[in-house]
Amino acid sequence: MRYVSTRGEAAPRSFEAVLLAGLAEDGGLFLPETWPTLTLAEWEALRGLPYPDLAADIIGRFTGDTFAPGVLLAMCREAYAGFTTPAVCPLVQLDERRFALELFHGPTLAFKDFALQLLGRMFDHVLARRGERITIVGATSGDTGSAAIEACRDRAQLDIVILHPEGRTSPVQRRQMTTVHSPNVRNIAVHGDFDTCQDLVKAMFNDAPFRAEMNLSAVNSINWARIAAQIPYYVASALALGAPQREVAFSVPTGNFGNVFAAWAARSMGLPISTLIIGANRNDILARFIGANDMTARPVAPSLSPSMDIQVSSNFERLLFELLGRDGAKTAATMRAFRETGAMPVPDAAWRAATALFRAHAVSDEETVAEMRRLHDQGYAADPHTAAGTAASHHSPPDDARTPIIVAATAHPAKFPDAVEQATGARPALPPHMADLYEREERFTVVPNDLATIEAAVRAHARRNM
Ligand SMILES: Cc1ncc(COP(=O)(O)O)c(C=O)c1O
Ligand SMILES: N[C@@H](CCOP(=O)(O)O)C(=O)O
Repeated sequence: MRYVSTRGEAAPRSFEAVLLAGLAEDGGLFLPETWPTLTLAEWEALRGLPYPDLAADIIGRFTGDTFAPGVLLAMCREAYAGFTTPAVCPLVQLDERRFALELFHGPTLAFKDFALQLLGRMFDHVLARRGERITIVGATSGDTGSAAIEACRDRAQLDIVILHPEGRTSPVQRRQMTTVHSPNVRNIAVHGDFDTCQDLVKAMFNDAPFRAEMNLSAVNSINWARIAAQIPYYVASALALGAPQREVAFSVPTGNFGNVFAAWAARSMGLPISTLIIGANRNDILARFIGANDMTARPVAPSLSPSMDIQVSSNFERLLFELLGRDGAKTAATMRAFRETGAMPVPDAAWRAATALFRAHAVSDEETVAEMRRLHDQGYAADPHTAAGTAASHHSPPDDARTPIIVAATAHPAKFPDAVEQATGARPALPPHMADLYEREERFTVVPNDLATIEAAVRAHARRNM
């Protein structure tokens, strides 16, 4: 299994190289050269497997010879042993055709734990074998940061620096990051929004001397390993509802487009997915794209679902590459035009191909609150992101009324107590392992949106631990 860059200029390479590189040197994102597909019998054989075993089978189709036999399975078993439910990602029926796929039973209460609990272990394994050390830089709108820090804290062969937008995450999300005082962890609050943080991370990767000096790596979904580790829960839930004999649809609360792209990848492997519904918030660029081929970035606006407060969705580039017939030069030119003008010129045929599969709805804060309240009254506690997913599934369901809709329940309501209280009148309790979160000391520095300042902070952090 080799990987190519969406911008066509970086040399193809192995899973191990992609895991460590994060972003390609030509600025593109890595994708498998071809999609592995499963036979009917292979899908059938996965049904009913314990989640870690199923995950190891699916992820193992992407890892080539990076891990010796049995190593990936052992890592998956260890990674998911810390989840609080034996099902790991239980399906909860919401109504006749809708199911919540609960992805928030990991240590930091969001779907990010699925990939990051595994990536922490993959990094350790590969770096120990190579005798190398890396510096991870990541951007977060709230959940990636805490999951990455939890997965990477105190690991001997890496340092991690997470940029979050000052004042734009929920207090619980911020505290989950800033109260971790491990020597290899550093938190930086940036003046700006998530897009600012993500731009800074990409700028560090595109600064070749700095990238080489720091041996940079990524934990955001620009890193293909993140996407690979998010595919198995789509497979597990679809099989549980009758795939491969029956089609299913997914509704996915969407920001950086990584999670819904993992569903797209599962479909490319042959999983019968009829429809992918994008639940956005007031940051509606993806809904405008699906509705009217209008991919124009606007300033990021804060919302009740802060993790989705994103306008420039990194992983859209992966879909674009596929829609453009895997033409790296065309993808690079389109991304360049987007950066220069703020509007992405997607050819009409490519847009039409996207609309055959994707639906999208931008869910306002008012709709989010109403949906959380409606679900609460029916006995289901949803966080604001999950509510955006269920609301979008009601607004834009698949045509065939017999198709079950699986909504990705991406975070635990306790991460967003203010929004939950606004919707239901009650504040959710933090789980026992986080009960003293508000008493823990916070440590982070606030810096301006300035690449040189941030590179200096990353360098100082990494040097301290060398
Ligand atoms: C709780 C939650 N829901 C939804 C999303 C959006 O997911 P993605 O960025 O993969 O589109 C995020 C952020 O990634 C999140 O943290
Ligand atoms: N919503 C995310 C934003 C980053 O997304 P990623 O999947 O690319 O890491 C967050 O919570 O940080």
